[in-house]
Amino acid sequence: MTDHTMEEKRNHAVLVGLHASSLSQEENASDATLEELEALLETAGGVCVGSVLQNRETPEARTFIGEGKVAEVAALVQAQGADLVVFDNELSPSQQRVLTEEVGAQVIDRAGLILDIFAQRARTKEGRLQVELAQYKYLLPRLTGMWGHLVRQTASGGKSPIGTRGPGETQLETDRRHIRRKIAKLTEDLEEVRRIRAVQRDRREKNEIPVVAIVGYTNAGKSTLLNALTHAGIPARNRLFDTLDTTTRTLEISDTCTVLISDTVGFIRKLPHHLVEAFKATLEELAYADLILHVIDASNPEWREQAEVVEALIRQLGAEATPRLEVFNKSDIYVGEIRPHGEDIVSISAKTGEGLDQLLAMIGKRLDTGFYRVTLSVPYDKGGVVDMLYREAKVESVEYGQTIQVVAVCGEKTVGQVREYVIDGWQPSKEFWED
Ligand SMILES: Nc1nc2c(ncn2[C@@H]2O[C@H](COP(=O)(O)OP(=O)(O)OP(=O)(O)O)[C@@H](O)[C@H]2O)c(=O)[nH]1
Ligand SMILES: [Mg+2]
Repeated sequence: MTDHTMEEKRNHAVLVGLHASSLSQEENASDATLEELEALLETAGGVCVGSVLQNRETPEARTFIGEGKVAEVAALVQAQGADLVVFDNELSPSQQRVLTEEVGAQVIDRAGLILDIFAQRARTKEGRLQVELAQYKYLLPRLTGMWGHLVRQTASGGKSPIGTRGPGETQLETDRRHIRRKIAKLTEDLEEVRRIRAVQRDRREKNEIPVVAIVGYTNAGKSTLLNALTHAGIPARNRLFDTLDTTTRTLEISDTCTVLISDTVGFIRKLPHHLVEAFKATLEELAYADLILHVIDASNPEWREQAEVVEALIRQLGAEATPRLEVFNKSDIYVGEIRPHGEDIVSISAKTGEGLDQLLAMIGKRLDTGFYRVTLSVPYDKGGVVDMLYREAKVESVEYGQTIQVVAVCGEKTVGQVREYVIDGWQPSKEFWED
C-alpha cells in the first residue's frame, strides 16, 4: 500500500472538550487533556483536523456542549471534511446518538477511542478476551441507532472507522440478547484465565520468588526499563498503549536475590471503567506483587497529574498496601526544577542506564531477605547435597541417623536448590552469616 492510500484511509477527526465548573477535575477537559487525546487519536491511526475547547457552567443534558457549540463543531466538520468527532469527556449513549446526527460525522468519546486502540493492540488470547468483553459492555447501552449507522459504514467503504473495530464488525446486526450471551461467555473464559493465574501465583509463592511489577502512565518508559534491566527485547515505541500484555522476566539482583519482574499495560486518565474491570485479571497481579515500581515520566510537565491517576488506579485495584518505589524516568531529558527525592524515590534514565544501579540496590534492599537457616533431612543416596552445602553455604551441624540431618545457613538460591529436603522451614539469619 502506498503512503497516499494509507493517508486516505485515516480518519480525519475533530476533537472536542468541555470544561465546566460543575465537573470534577477528573471529568473535565483542558488543553493538556486535548493534547493527550490527539496523541491517542494518532495512536489509533487517525489525524486531527481541528479541536474545540468549550467553557460552560455545566454540561447541557441533550448535546453536552450546547446547541450553539454543536453548530460550530458541525461547521468545522464540514469545512475540514472530517468523518469523526472525538469527545474528551464521557458522553451518555443518548448524547452520543444525538451528536452523531447533528454534527454530520460519527461521534465517539475518549473511552471509545481507547477501546479501539486496545482492540488493535491486544495480542495474547487473554488480552483479546479482555478487550472484547470491555467493548461489548461499552456497546450494549449504545446499540440503538449506533449499530445501523456503523453497519452501513463498514459495509459500504470497507474502511473500518475508529471506534468500530473489533468484535463490533461481525456482530453489529445481532441483537442485545446475543451480546449478553457473548458477555456471559467471555466472563466465564476470563474466570478460567484468572483461575490459571492463581495456580501460577501459588506455584511462584511456594518458590518464594519475589514479584516486582512495573506500573505507570502510558509512555512513561516501563518497557524500556524492563528491557534495560533484563534485555527482554520488548518493543518500546513512542506511542501510547504500546504494551497491552504482561511480560514477565527473571532478574538477578544479587547472589541471594532473584526476582520476577513484569511490565504491564500503561494507565491513562479516564481509562474506561469497563476496561479496568476487564483487565482486572492482568492487573490483579499488582495486588500480589511484593514491590511495585511506579515509573514516572519526569520530563512530562504533567507528571504530577499522571502520577495521581496511577495512584488512584492502584487503589482501585486493591494494591495500595503493596510497597512502592517511585522511579523518576527520563532523567536524561528533563530540565528545570529538581524532582522529589527520598528513600523510596530514585531518578533514572532507562535509555542511558543512569541510576539503574541505584534502582537495583533499592529493589535488593526491599526484597533481599538475606540468608536462611535451614534444617534438612537428606537421604543417604542424595548425600551429594551435603557436599554442595559445604561449598555453597555455611554448614552448622551434620548428624547421621536414618537420614543425614543438616543445619545450614544459606542464601535463597541454595535454598531453592535443596528445597525438597528442607524440613524445618527457614528463617533469615543474616547476623549469623556476618559473624
Ligand atoms: N529520553 C528518554 N526517553 C525514554 C526513556 N525511557 C523511555 N523513553 C522513550 O519513551 C517512549 C516510551 O517508552 P516505553 O518504554 O514504550 O513506555 P511504556 O511506559 O512501556 O509505554 P506503554 O507501553 O505505551 O504504556 C519511547 O520512545 C522510549 O524510547 C528515557 O529514560 N529517556
Ligand atoms: Mg510498554
